[in-house]
Amino acid sequence: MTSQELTEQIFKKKSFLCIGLDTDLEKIPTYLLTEENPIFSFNKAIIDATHEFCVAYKPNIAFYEAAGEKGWTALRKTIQYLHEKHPDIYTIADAKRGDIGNTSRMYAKAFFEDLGFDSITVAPYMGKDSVEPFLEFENRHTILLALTSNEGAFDFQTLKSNGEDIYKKVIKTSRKWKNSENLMYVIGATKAEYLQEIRKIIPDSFLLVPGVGAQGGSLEDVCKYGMTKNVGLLVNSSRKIIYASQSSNFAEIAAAKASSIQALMQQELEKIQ
Ligand SMILES: O=C(O)c1cc(=O)[nH]c(=O)n1[C@@H]1O[C@H](COP(=O)(O)O)[C@@H](O)[C@H]1O
Repeated sequence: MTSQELTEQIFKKKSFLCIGLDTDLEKIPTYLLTEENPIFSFNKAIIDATHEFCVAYKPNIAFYEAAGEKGWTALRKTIQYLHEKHPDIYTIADAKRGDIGNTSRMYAKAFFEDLGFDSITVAPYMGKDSVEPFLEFENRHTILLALTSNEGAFDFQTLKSNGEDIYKKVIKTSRKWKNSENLMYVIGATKAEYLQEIRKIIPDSFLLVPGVGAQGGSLEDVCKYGMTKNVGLLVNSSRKIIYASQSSNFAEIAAAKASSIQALMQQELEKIQ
């Protein structure tokens, strides 16, 4: 999916919500554990109930890898289900990869070609040749970690290098890489006030903004400082939506939670139209 198609979906559905499928066998309703593939059964129920309120799903790959072979099968079944039932929904493999070029090429093939995700999160630490293999794929996005939502973001990302914050250097330098038009950036919702400065460097780029909900980031502040006339935001929430309830009507409750976030997003979108 292109950025323009994603923007069209956002205006059509009046939502820039990304639902994080951080599916943890210890947190899903216990009655699902008797299913052949509990992780997929949970995801399918969540997708069926919430798809009208969001424009993207983001499975975090760690949760699937931790469940071994069944986890990887669940990931494949989930992405296939999305492709078949909801081809207009944008998909993000939250894998946070990045290695020497020869290895990054294989990560890119795994997530873009084999699994068919629209995008993948990538760490910038190893630099240009570790990211460019992902950027080669047409109509696929590489979502580079810039300023993350966690406390540890202050360990390195906000340190100065020649007077400039390292996360800003990451953004500026990455813009010079080949096929940089395929880049998006991760900015944590817990750091919303930084978005004003960030928008001066990348006024038009799409940003993946995780950290509302369980991590306490404010949707209102993210929109205030980060929204562009084309929106330019995908705001992710995982646990607050998918684990809103542990009961047999968990999917319904998740849908109610997603719907309430979508309603707030609709209000924000009305401000720019
Ligand atoms: O790349 C990410 O998605 C990400 C970056 C970041 O800075 N912070 C962050 O929380 N995430 C991911 O976003 C999701 C947030 O989950 P909740 O806190 O449950 O909404 C998790 O899958 C995190 O791994």
